[in-house]
Amino acid sequence: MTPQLSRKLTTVAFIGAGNMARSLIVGMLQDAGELQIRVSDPDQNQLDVIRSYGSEIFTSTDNQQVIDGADVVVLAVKPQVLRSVLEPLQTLAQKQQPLFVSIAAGIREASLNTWLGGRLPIVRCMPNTPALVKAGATGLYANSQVSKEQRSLAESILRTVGITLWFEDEDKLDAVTAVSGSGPAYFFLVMEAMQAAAESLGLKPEDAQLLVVQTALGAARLALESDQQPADLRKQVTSKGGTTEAALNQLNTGGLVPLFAEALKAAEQRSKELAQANT
Ligand SMILES: NC(=O)C1=CN([C@@H]2O[C@H](COP(=O)(O)OP(=O)(O)OC[C@H]3O[C@@H](n4cnc5c(N)ncnc54)[C@H](O)[C@@H]3O)[C@@H](O)[C@H]2O)C=CC1
Ligand SMILES: O=C(O)[C@@H]1CCC=N1
Repeated sequence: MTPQLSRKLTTVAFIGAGNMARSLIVGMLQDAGELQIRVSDPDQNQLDVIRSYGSEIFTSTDNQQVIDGADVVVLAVKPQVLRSVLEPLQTLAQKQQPLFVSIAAGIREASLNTWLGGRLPIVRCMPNTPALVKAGATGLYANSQVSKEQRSLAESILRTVGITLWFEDEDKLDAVTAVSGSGPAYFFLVMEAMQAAAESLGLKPEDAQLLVVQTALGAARLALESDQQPADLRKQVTSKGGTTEAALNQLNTGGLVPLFAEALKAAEQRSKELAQANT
């Protein structure tokens, strides 16, 4: 059964008001009737952007102030600063025991729990920026302190911005980060490259952009809604001796497929390195 947000007002505090927090908050706001959102960040400019989304959002430069009394605390700062952010929150965290939801790449639940004083319920998740348009994909992992209700709560929050998938093995989140966390950037790069190529073929920039982006959307929707595999859908576009074959031959000669394998391996490896460097 799909978890629903409870009718009770749930207070969700974000620590960090950067790109990913914004994507989540904008996506979640349509369900704001059931969520009270608070955000902290030392950078007032970042908070001003958040305030522009809605005056009902409470903002502060003081992390303690936003987590005080919160049901859920979303950790949305860079992995490298998490330790220095969490250690000063230890006393309040131990006293109030909210559910912590970390979106930081790599950083293991055991490290987060050590910095927070130990034995706290923590969900690690890896969302992505399409959350901004409610088309996100999030992988989640819960430690053994997380109750069934808290698991449902974390899932229901992330489901407001897209699909969710649970993983029982924490290490799998490194692969999820490589695939869907970083993944939007790969598709944007492909769009940029196709757009530049289209312009070099003589199309106007705005025409090139519209054709490329609509084609990306159409291909993604078709792959999602069809019961066929992407490989079959590709074959249906590719006429023998035709234009698509001519293009795909170039991409294969350039090593696109093994290059993607290498790219995702590098992202997964970087996620593991971030974990090791921040224990
Ligand atoms: N950008 C993305 O596509 C994704 C990012 N993530 C994760 O989300 C986290 C945040 O990434 P971004 O939003 O891209 O970074 P960002 O740099 O855009 O945002 C980080 C924010 O944290 C704030 N900050 C710094 N020190 C702070 C402190 N002591 N207390 C409170 N706030 C503080 C900064 O002022 C900044 O606004 C990272 O851990 C990253 O691994 C996860 C999934 C996707
Ligand atoms: O590049 C990064 O490290 C973060 C995590 C996934 C997407 N952005």
